[in-house]
Amino acid sequence: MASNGDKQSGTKPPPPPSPLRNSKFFQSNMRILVTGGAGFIGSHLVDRLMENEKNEVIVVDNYFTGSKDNLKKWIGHPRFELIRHDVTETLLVEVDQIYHLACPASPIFYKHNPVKTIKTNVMGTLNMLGLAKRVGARILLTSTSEVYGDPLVHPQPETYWGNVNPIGVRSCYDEGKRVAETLMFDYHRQHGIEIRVARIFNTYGPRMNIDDGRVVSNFIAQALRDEPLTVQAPGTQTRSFCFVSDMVDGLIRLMEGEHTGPINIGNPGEFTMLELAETVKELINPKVKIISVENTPDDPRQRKPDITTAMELLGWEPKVKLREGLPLMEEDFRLRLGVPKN
Ligand SMILES: O=C(O)[C@H]1O[C@H](OP(=O)(O)OP(=O)(O)OC[C@H]2O[C@@H](n3ccc(=O)[nH]c3=O)[C@H](O)[C@@H]2O)[C@H](O)[C@@H](O)[C@@H]1O
Repeated sequence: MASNGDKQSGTKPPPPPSPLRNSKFFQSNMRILVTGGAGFIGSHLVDRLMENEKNEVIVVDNYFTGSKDNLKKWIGHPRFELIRHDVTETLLVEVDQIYHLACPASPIFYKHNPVKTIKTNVMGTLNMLGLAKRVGARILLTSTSEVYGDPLVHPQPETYWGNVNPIGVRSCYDEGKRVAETLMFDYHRQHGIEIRVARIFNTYGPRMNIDDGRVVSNFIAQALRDEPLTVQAPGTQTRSFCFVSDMVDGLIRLMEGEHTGPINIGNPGEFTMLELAETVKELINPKVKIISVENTPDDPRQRKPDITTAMELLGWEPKVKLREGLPLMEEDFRLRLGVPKN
C-alpha cells in the first residue's frame, strides 16, 4: 500500500550496524535509546524493554514534561542509563534502535512554548535521524493522529492526508509532527535509514501528568477532588482512547516488524466528551457535576483510528476497554493525590 514506504524503489541499503554486532568474541546486548523516556508513554515503554534481559536501555529526557520519578525503579540498574539531554542538541551514543518520543504532547504544554515545540519536532528528529545514520540504528518516530487535523474522513486510515491549519495555535505540534514524518521518509529514501512511523491516537493510563490538561487526566483528577468535570463545548466532539499497555505493545511490534508505516496505533472505541464525563462520573464519583466550558481553537471535532493496517501487518489490536482502563488510572491518581477509596 502507498503508505508503506518500505517498498519504494531507489532506497539505499541501510548503513551497516556496529562491527561488535558480528563479533564472535563479544556478545553485546541490544542497545536501545528512548528519547522522552521519562514521560508518560516513554516510561511504560522503558518498563517493557527492560523486562527483556538482552536489552540495555538509554533514556534521554529534558524533563520539561517527563519526570525521573517515572523511572525510579530502574535508576542504578546495570542495563539502564538516564541522561538529561534536550534532543534539539546533537547526541552521540552507540545504539541499535531508537524510539524517538521526545516532545510535549499535551495541548497546554505544547502551546506554552510553540517555537520550542516545533524545534523539538524538526531539529530533534533531524538529530535523531543523523544519529541513526551514523550508527546504523533503526529509528521509530511516535507521530500522532493530530497529523489528520480536523479530519474530513472518518475513521482515519493512514492514506488520508489530513485537514490541518498550518498557522493555527496547534500547528507547532501538528505541522511539527508532519515535518518529522517527512524527514523520516526522506532519510529513508535518500540514506537508506531503517525507519518506523507510528501515528499514536489519544492514550491514557497511570503516570499521566495529573494537571497536564488532557481530558482523561482532567476528568479523573476533577472527580477525585470533587470538582466539576469540565466538558469543553460542544461536548459532542469525539476521541478514541487507547490504554498505555496496548500502545506500548503496538510500538514494540512496529519496531520489531518489517513495515515502515505510517501505522495508526489507537483504540477504535469512540466516545463523545460528554459520554466520557458521564462514564468517569459513574465509575469514580457519582456526586460530581458536569459543566460546559469554552473550547480552544481548532479542536478536532471527531477522531477514530482505522486500525486495519495494524491488525494486518502487525497482528496488533488493543485489548483494554475504556471501562477497564479508567479504574487502573484512578488507582494511580488516588495514590498520587492522596485520596483513598472509601
Ligand atoms: O493523542 C492524540 O492523538 C493527540 O491528542 C491530543 O490532543 P487532544 O485530542 O485535543 O487531547 P485533549 O486535550 O485530551 O482533548 C480531547 C478532547 O477533550 C476536550 N476536553 C479537554 C479537556 C477538558 O478538561 N475537557 C474537555 O472536554 C477537548 O476539547 C478535546 O475535544 C494531543 O494533541 C496529543 O497528546 C496527541 O498527539
